[in-house]
Amino acid sequence: MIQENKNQSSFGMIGLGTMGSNLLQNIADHGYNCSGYDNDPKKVDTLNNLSRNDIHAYSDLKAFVENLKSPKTVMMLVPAGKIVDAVIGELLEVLDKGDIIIDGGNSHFTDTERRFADLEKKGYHFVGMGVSGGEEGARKGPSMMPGGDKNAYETIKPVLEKIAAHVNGEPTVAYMGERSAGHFVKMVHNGIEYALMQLISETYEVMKKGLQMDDKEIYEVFKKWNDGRLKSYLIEITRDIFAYKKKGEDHLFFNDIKDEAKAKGTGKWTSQAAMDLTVPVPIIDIAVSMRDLSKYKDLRTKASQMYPDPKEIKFTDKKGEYIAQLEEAFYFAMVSAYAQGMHLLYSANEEFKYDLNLDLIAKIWRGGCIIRSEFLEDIYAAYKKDSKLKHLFLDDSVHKNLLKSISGIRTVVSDAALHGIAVPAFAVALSYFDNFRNEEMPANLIQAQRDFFGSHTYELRGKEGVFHTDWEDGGN
Ligand SMILES: NC(=O)C1=CN([C@@H]2O[C@H](COP(=O)(O)OP(=O)(O)OC[C@H]3O[C@@H](n4cnc5c(N)ncnc54)[C@H](OP(=O)(O)O)[C@@H]3O)[C@@H](O)[C@H]2O)C=CC1
Ligand SMILES: O=C(CO)[C@H](O)[C@H](O)COP(=O)(O)O
Repeated sequence: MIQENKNQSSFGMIGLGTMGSNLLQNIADHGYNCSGYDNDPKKVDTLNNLSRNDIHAYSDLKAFVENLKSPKTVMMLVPAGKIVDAVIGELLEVLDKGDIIIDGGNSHFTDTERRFADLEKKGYHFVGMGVSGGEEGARKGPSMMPGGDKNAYETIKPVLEKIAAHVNGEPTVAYMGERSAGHFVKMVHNGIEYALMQLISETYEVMKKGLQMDDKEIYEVFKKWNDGRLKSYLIEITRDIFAYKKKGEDHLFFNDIKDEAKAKGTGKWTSQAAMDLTVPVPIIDIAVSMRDLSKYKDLRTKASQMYPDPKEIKFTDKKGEYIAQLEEAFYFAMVSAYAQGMHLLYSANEEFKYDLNLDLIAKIWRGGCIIRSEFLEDIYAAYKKDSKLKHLFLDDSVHKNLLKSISGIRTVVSDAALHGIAVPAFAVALSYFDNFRNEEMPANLIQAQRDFFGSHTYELRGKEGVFHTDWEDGGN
């Protein structure tokens, strides 16, 4: 339990950028004396200029550490990668064995795995913790996914529970599991984030081109959806983006933004990890690929002249009625995005022995984080009912709701295909589902082909063993 001491700080933060500065102020707001350190003197000045007597920022690492109460607790919120290793290296020069180091950034889980083992060997307590909620979340209440040293988590738990967002009076933070579990869970959170953002952008494309709706009408749809079962942080901010005009301008500001999406990499890591674990997460894969395709503006511009739109891109004149189908389609694909992410967590847990609780993950994602949504209540209920649920599609309540939404997604995907409008995340959500419910996939043909050209062998129905055929002997 961290004790207060008037002269020394209970909590230290390294990296006083967007996340670090806001999280530190949040911690101080809850009654803890805090210290901050950054190698950028401007960030140090900005924090000191707040003139809070419960926050002291330093440009000197030694002075920063000396002002911390022992055993010392230091969190890093610096860019992921080599910088984290460099900061840990510097910290080991000034910390004592038994001190706690928390990495709150978006570190790759394999880096966290290595750092955890190394620091444990050296006698330091290491917590790899995903933090979500962006700038506002860090300041007012994020969702946090700590993993690693359980005793260290118990020490910092009272602080984390105070600064987290709260849903029904409960904090959106919990110990995720062993070693790199916290950063694995955060990575999958971000993969789902990519998928949901891609789905929302495709929904916009359908409304704009397929239904020829104007920005005001599209705003009204997102507004309405945010009052219903699609209520979520990402729909809410999309609604607000559809209302945002710069002072003195008459058009929506986001229309001035280039159509080239950037990425820091957590979505790609999710797809890579899923492929390594042989878990299909195609809706996340396609979201990553579409951000990548968006960067090829010159190729897209040339191709748009070579391959014009079909004669009629408008789906229907009855846009009011169509929006109900689009809502069903969105619901269906959104469920698929969460289901694929949860499936990945289920399998990673088996493989990496993290000791994850999927119900607890859904519980702490209900508030504070970027993918918080009304639907997370259903996910939480499903895993609470059956903590060993292998796939969300198999839950009774999800099953009932998916059945009611299939017609909407089939309509939207087929209309989009006929009218030349790209909805790859919707399409992949539907095809994933159609194969998930397909007892007889055509994978036997793939096995035959592999054996034909590479003698890779195959297994037979109803017969034990592994077989090879000389396909060129003509058969009978
Ligand atoms: N922004 C967001 O919404 C979210 C970010 N994250 C993750 O949190 C981490 C921090 O992100 P964010 O706050 O946005 O990043 P910022 O770039 O805003 O802040 C990072 C700060 O760390 C400082 N820094 C870099 N190297 C060192 C060093 N060796 N010693 C001390 N300070 C250093 C930087 O200074 P300088 O500028 O001089 O390099 C900067 O002030 C990242 O891993 C990010 O992926 C997680 C959730 C949400
Ligand atoms: O972690 C986050 C939210 O939870 C970050 O905002 C996320 O890193 C943004 O990712 P990208 O820059 O790849 O879109």
